[in-house]
Amino acid sequence: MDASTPPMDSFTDNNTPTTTTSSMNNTLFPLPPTHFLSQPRPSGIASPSSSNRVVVDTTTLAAHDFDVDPRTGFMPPHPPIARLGGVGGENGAHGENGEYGKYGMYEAWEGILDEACAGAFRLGRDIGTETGGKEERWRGRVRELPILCITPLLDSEPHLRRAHHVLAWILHFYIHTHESGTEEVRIPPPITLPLLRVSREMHLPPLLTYSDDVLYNWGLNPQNSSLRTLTSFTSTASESHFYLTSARIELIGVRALGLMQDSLDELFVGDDIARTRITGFLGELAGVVGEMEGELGRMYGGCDVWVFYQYIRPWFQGESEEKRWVFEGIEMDPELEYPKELGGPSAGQSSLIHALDIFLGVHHTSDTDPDSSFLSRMQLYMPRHHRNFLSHLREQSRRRSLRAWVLESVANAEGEANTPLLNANTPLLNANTPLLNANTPLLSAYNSAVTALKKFRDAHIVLVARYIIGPAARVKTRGDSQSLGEGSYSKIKGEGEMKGEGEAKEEGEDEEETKGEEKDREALKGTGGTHLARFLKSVRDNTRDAVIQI
Ligand code: HEM
Repeated sequence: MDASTPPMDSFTDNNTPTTTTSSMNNTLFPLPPTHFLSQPRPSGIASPSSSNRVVVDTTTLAAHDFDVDPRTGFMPPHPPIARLGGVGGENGAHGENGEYGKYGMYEAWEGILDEACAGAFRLGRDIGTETGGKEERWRGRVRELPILCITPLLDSEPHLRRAHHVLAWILHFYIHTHESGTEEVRIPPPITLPLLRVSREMHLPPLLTYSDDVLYNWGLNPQNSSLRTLTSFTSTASESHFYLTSARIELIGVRALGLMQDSLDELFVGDDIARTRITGFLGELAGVVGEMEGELGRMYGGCDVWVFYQYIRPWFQGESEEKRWVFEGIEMDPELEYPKELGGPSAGQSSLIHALDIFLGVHHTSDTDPDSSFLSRMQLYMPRHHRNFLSHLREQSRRRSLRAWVLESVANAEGEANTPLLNANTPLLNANTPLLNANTPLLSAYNSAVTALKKFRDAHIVLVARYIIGPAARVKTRGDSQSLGEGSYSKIKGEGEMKGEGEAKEEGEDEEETKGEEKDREALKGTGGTHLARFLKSVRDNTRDAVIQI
């Protein structure tokens, strides 16, 4: 062991005081002065427009530098800002003393978003060539918005987040209410310029990401403090349930982050006591991932399959070959680059699942599979501090791999200790060696954690078969994908018939269901642009391959 290597010093910051307020923080939920978000905003780029040139100190690598909270993980510990101008919404109180006055001008964006959310807007597919409709009138108002300067936002990460959220939702409303028969959609300067500038500050692509629709898209119901969704395309219970299921999985995953941290701390010591402890942690981790799978299964109980496929999912679509996005006005700011990453939001951008892969030593990249780089590309869509967290975790795992250590420990336990041949890259470390004893508790615990993640992915594949592949096949055979018209839109407010949890399919059933239409299925793409069936199965198979076989 390299004694100079520090342990995974922390995902969490247990010494954080909890009382002091900061000028930019929510008065209901004061952030401590040492909290990451109370620090000067660590803009990683030299933005000439920023008055704040402070660069984050990453030498300590403490959790708050990564914006990972001990209680809420990758979700923020306090409800995200619900309104930039501080008027109305759950942040309404902030406007009263003028504290948020400098954000007042952004009411223009918030108002336009309110209109879209309340408007029961139809997709371009359903609007067709109709002229003068409510969506077209709204699009006209978007084009007439002033081009707002983003400077007041630059000192506050939470406000920049909200700005990205608001502008990205307006963008998707704008794009997807566009008539579908054309090859490009032109995004007007009042959206292009602030969105690209805010995105540059945030190091994020300029469109909806998982952080916009899950991590920073929630508030608390005043009656019972349960989670509720802030922004929605359809205002349906199905859409809200879709986002909140991911949010709840993130919250369950907080315990997984804690167990990973504890394991890595023990791995640094690596003695017999550590082995016993890590065995316990891995067993617990399997249980937590099992709970995440259970929550995934609850998707069926609140998100109607047809409403999702037909009315919710199309809003997520990123740029495609069929419809190019043209950012008008980008030439007005020579510092802006034309965006390259324009894939729609996907839970593939959840840092939690990436962290589990890295920790357990599950590898997804292959030279032959073009989709295999998808998951690493998805890290570009994560908040940059979470991306840094994953890089740090990867670096730690490179120095000391849990998987290699499990193999080494098992071999040592069999009396073959200390052989220099035993490193993770030697053929000896493949599971067929008789040195490995299936009954070794550490090995079983490791395998149970990997298997739990594989089962999570099995369940996810079934979900995708149910919510995308099935309805797509139905549309193809019955031709019922066509517009159901505005009258029918109102039907989705009633949500039609809900599928019960009990209808979730058993493991492997997806294989059966999707065998027939191999070709159509292959052509189906995820919102992130993958060939979804092939991609998801390869990711699942990579997980299965990490199980150490005897
Ligand atoms: C109706 C519900 C869901 C559908 C239809 C769905 C669909 C998809 C699709 C099509 C992909 C392929 C990547 C892409 O192109 O976007 C994907 C990836 C992914 N989804 Fe979902 N998803 C759903 C819910 C969830 C939830 C609740 C989670 C949990 C956080 C989740 C986690 C993931 C992950 C981690 C990936 C990346 C592949 C992997 O690591 O296995 N999904 N999803």
